[in-house]
Amino acid sequence: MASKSSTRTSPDKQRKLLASHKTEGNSRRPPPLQISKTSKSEPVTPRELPKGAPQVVAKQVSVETIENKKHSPSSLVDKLNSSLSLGDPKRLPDDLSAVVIGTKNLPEDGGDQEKKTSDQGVSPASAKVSDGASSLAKTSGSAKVSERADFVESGKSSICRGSTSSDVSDESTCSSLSSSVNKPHKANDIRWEAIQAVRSKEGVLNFGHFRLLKKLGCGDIGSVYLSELRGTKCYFAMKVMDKTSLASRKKLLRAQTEREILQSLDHPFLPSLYTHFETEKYSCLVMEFCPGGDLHTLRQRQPGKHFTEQAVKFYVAEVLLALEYLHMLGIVYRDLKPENVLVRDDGHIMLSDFDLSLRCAVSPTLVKSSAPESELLRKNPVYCGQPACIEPSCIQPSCVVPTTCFGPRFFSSKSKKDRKPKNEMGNQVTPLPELIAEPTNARSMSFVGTHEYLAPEIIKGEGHGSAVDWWTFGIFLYELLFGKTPFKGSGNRATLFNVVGQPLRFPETPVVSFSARDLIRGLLVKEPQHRLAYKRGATEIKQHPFFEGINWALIRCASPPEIPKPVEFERMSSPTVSSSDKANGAGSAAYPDQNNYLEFDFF
Ligand SMILES: Nc1ncnc2c1ncn2[C@@H]1O[C@H](COP(=O)(O)OP(=O)(O)OP(=O)(O)O)[C@@H](O)[C@H]1O
Repeated sequence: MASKSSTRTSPDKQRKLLASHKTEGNSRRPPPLQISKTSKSEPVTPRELPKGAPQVVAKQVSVETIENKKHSPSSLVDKLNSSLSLGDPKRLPDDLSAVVIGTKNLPEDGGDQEKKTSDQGVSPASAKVSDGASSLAKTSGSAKVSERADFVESGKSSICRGSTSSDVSDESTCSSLSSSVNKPHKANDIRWEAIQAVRSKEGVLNFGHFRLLKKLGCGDIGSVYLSELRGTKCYFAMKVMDKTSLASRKKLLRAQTEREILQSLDHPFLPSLYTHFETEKYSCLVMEFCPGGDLHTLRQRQPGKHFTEQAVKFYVAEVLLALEYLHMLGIVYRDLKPENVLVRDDGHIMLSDFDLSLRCAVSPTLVKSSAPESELLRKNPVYCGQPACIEPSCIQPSCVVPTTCFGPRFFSSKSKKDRKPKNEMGNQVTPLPELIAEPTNARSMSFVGTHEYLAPEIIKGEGHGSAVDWWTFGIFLYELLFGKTPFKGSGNRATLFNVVGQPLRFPETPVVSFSARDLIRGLLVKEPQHRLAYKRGATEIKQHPFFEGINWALIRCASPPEIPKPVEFERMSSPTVSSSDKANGAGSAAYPDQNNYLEFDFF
């Protein structure tokens, strides 16, 4: 799979790698934004909007700090730190003291970030709101913008359903509590069993139990390594975060948000957090490894740099289920883009990267809506009565109400035109319920996301909720189909203006079905309240004709468009990787010395 950076590189090589990785030349998008504070900055005011753009009076959310998730190559390169040989697991935590993760040496005050504010044309503000890590704070001398009451500050308490931290955290003394009880999808997972076996034998897991094989990439808050649970041939992606660096860059809360969200997940298209442990210096998340790379990279390899409509249908359907599940847990994802959709070894997808997510309260509701009078029923919802069964694609026997909760198709509650004729509905006599899992009351004032994917309401500073995920879903669908995003401008600022003011247009080629374009049109409605899925979330989208024929309940048994080549883990850990292998990238992570050590950089 494509990694964002590599191991064992000289500072020079590292510099090139970094530069190529971060620039458009490598067709990587600029990093996502997170504005977490407010003060003075350039507003997106009506007079600045392009001709013909709607005259928007932005709610004055000002910006003091823009947290770019990844820093510029130049700032990073100059801060490159020493690499380290890892070998004796017992020594690891101490040895790592010489290593810096993240951008520890960057200015802590966000000085360079302040500069970016004006580049990005963000509204000024008089309030400070942060919720990438879901924090909320007052601003001195300025108005206070508060989140809605149902918003839960992350890092303080999680309202997510699912497993508790004791399931996966080895910080806790309750490691023996871990089981797949709260993660039914893990019941037959050998990696889960391997972790449990070590736990029950040794108590707590730590660095020493893992062998790092290859650097898979690095993000703003840590680096991700392919690692093996020693002696098990079970492989994981381990995200290693330097706690001091996180603290100095005020990103502890973001890291905590990500960890808490990961802990709460148990879904086929979302990451499994197998364990989490802390050393004095590091916080480590052990997750499922996806060898297929991300959809951004995969798209570049397609003819015409876009997927076929059939492939797109598969990927977006899986992403839709993942988003639906997140919304049911009260998590607004906010960072959907192909780079964050990883491909598993079986070709199915895994949505990753939760540090920009927003958490809020939600009550998934099962509504009997098959009758045409679904509007009436929506006003008088019929509850499922099985609050534990909130998994839309649940086909596990452990799901106690599978037949009543989730049929393979829902009835359409859309217009007559979109509805199937009665005879095509088969013999569904009993009304099928509709699951409404939309945290419609979620509200955030943060400016987070990736320019080309930012929803208009985020740019305008109007406050946003779960509908931003349906906007990004529309952009995502567009990009996979057409090989580009719809509102990209000559620069970030132009892109933001286009998102707010330019109408949606489709290129003539590639030729894309009417239903695909219709779905995109429904999703890329600038006013969130008129956007498809605004009220009933994923349920509305699933019923769109674009997804005709999709068996939602069994999609994870469907054949993926592409299955990644098997990874030769053994070869990676082999001490005898040839230099030519290394030159062409194969086994580049293997450390060819007798100790099987892996040298790697944290930055
Ligand atoms: N489970 C995984 N399997 C395979 N590769 C992964 C996995 N998780 C992350 N990666 C790789 O590591 C890279 C860094 O991931 P990470 O989540 O730390 O950063 P990011 O996606 O850039 O986001 P952020 O900056 O918010 O941390 C990813 O871009 C991806 O290529």
